[in-house]
Amino acid sequence: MTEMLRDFIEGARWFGGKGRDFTLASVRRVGELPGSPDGVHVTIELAEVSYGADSELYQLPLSWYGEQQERLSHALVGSWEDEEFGNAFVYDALHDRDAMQLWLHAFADAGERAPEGPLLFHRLPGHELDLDAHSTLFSGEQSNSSVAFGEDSLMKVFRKVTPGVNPDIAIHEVLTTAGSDHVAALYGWLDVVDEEADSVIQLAMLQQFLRTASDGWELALSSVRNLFAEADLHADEVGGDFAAESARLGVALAETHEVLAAHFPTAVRDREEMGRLADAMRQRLDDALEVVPALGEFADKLRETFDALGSLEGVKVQQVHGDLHLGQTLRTVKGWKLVDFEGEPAKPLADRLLPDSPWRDVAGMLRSFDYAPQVVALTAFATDTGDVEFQQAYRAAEWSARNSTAFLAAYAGRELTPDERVLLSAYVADKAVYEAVYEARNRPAWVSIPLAGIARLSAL
Ligand SMILES: Nc1ncnc2c1ncn2[C@@H]1O[C@H](COP(=O)(O)OP(=O)(O)O)[C@@H](O)[C@H]1O
Ligand SMILES: O=P(O)(O)O[C@H]1O[C@H](CO)[C@@H](O[C@H]2O[C@H](CO)[C@@H](O)[C@H](O)[C@H]2O)[C@H](O)[C@H]1O
Repeated sequence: MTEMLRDFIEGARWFGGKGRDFTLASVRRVGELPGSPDGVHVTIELAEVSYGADSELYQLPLSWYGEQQERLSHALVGSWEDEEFGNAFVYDALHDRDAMQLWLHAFADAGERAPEGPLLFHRLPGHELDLDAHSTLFSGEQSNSSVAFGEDSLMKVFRKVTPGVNPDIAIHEVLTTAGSDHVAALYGWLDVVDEEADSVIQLAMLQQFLRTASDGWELALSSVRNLFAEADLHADEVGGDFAAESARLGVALAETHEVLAAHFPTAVRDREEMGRLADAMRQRLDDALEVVPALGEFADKLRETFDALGSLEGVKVQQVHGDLHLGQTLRTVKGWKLVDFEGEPAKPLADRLLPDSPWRDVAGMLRSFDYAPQVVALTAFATDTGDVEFQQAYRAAEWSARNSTAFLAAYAGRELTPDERVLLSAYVADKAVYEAVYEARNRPAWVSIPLAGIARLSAL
């Protein structure tokens, strides 16, 4: 059994430990969905993956059947003898429409009858779920698993889970209750009281399915392709100009920050705290230099940027998105929506709900406006030396400047103060350093994108 579950975890696209040696230290059943027909069980198990020094907890929703299920052959985890259920064929429940119906009904019944067992389904009022909708598992490259129920609702099942509050749920709840236009409304969420961890673990959230959504990153790439197709025209002259969308994104982020500031704790950072933040950025740079030695050329200039940050005081902090880029935005007929408020994946969950500077989110978007044209240029117009041809490099810089300016002007609605400029530059630099490491590890052909961005910052 352990072997089969281990293989299943290792092969899953949401598994974050790919390439690392691991053992499956334990698997514990934390709950069973109510309402299964006789002889069928839908459970949630938590698997502890151990890497020796550290470990991670992964959520596995499983369907258990006495008989083999032809319709689920693509989702078979294995077949073994279970202490509670006897001999069973075990399937990944997220592929199982019958199992997903149980989840949907459990959300619909939340609050209407007393919870059975340790699984606690919660609902927010205001939307009647379509209980006839069929489930479809999203197939994208995701760190969690998302299941759409027709075009009515979307359930995100968190795969790597940690005891305590999940920021994605907490932030969606606040923004939904406040009536924000810039997120998919939260319909409900699932908690489990895990005795072993002696804490609540948040397992899943159900939200509005954004039927008319287009991915912001893909839209930006299309706009850039349009520009490159018209070699003689400037960014403001081509049909696919994105600047008005960038400005709308700026407004959406400003309004989101405003609601978050009103509903989550805020604070003001003194000089000592800013010094510690600058130290952390300098440390990240030192670590990054080990992975990407090419950063060395810019290290002095980057340290100057972080020094300037360390000498600020009286800096306002609040709840932010934490990992914002164009890939976390969706354009619907009703405007832009921001998704995935889980925060920076590398940070422990508890830290992600701590107040932070809103300029971190602004910086994430500015880096993304730099990325989009570079990605198209690198893919379509790279020379033998790996550089981008002059004309396209020029156009790329123009697209980036035009959209960054439109976004920033709409976000702030005024000139930035000198302190805000220092903050923004430091967060942009820190994000680019993070990206250099991310690309070196995940997409080495793209490491030149953050490096070129850092070169431009250093030239200022
Ligand atoms: N409410 C929604 N309606 C429709 N599609 C959505 C919705 N929320 C997210 N998506 C799509 O699902 C993808 C994954 O969502 P995300 O929250 O980023 O998951 P993950 O945490 O696994 O990265 C997004 O890139 C987006 O395209
Ligand atoms: O998967 P996450 O959303 O947590 O984000 C990580 O992966 C992103 C790439 O998918 C990475 O973003 C970088 O590449 C984007 C283009 O693919 C670009 O828009 C971003 O500006 C750039 O930072 C992100 O940094 C990383 O945390």
